[in-house]
Amino acid sequence: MSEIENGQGLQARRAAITDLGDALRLLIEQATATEAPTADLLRAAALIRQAGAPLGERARGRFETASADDLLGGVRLYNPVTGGGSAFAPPLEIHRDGDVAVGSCTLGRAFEGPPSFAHGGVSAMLLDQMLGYACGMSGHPGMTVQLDTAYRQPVPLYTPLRLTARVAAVDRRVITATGTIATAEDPASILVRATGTFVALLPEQAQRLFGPVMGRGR
Ligand SMILES: CCCCCCCCCCCC(=O)SCCNC(=O)CCNC(=O)[C@H](O)C(C)(C)COP(=O)(O)OP(=O)(O)OC[C@H]1O[C@@H](n2cnc3c(N)ncnc32)[C@H](O)[C@@H]1OP(=O)(O)O
Repeated sequence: MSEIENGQGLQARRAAITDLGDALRLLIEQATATEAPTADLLRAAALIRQAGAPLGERARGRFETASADDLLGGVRLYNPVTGGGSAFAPPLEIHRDGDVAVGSCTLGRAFEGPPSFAHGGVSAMLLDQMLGYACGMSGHPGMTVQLDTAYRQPVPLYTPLRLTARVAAVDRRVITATGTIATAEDPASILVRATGTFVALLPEQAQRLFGPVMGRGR
């Protein structure tokens, strides 16, 4: 895309994508928590459809990566867990602390399962990302083949969370990683624990799964 041929254009586009993501996340929170009059809901729906229409005019296909992404460099702006451009992502922020991946996020109303607490699938999603990150960080990237989650206490909404993940074992192509979710305020009280098994892809597996994307990616 000519618009982002220079680095300045790329940075501006990434900032705009994150700005749009912020707006969408706010919209989702407002739309999920609202008790506004019914007429306001209908008015908002019409306005939102109108606002979104230009975005749909130039959309990428399934095997096309986003022009602002850098797949091999790990920039995935629309990742549904960490992506600043994803309306769906909390987003979860992850950084490295020695051998441990440490994540933080706060879940809003859209992630609700039991009233006032997070949906169990959301906790599993966050932990899958955390464990996958820990695998990549340790030099053993792989795809999840199994994820076991133990829900010890419910995960509260609107509460800063602290997540951790680390690689526990590497056996040839099979990597085992473990992770936790706690509140930032009480990190010692583990709410959810997970153990994941990841498999490093063989070249032919990578080609079969991602060949169409890598062939067209930037
Ligand atoms: C900083 C960076 C940030 C990077 C941040 C990135 C974060 C990403 C986090 C998200 C990760 C995801 O969600 S990934 C998306 C969800 N996962 C998927 O869609 C994967 C679907 N599964 C598959 O496509 C397939 O299973 C493959 C290609 C992964 C593997 O093929 P396969 O035929 O099943 O396995 P195969 O190669 O024969 O076997 C490999 C080895 O794995 C073992 N194995 C296979 N399944 C299991 C299992 N459930 N539990 C134990 N072990 C297993 C086999 O015994 C074998 O061991 P041995 O005989 O070799 O000892």
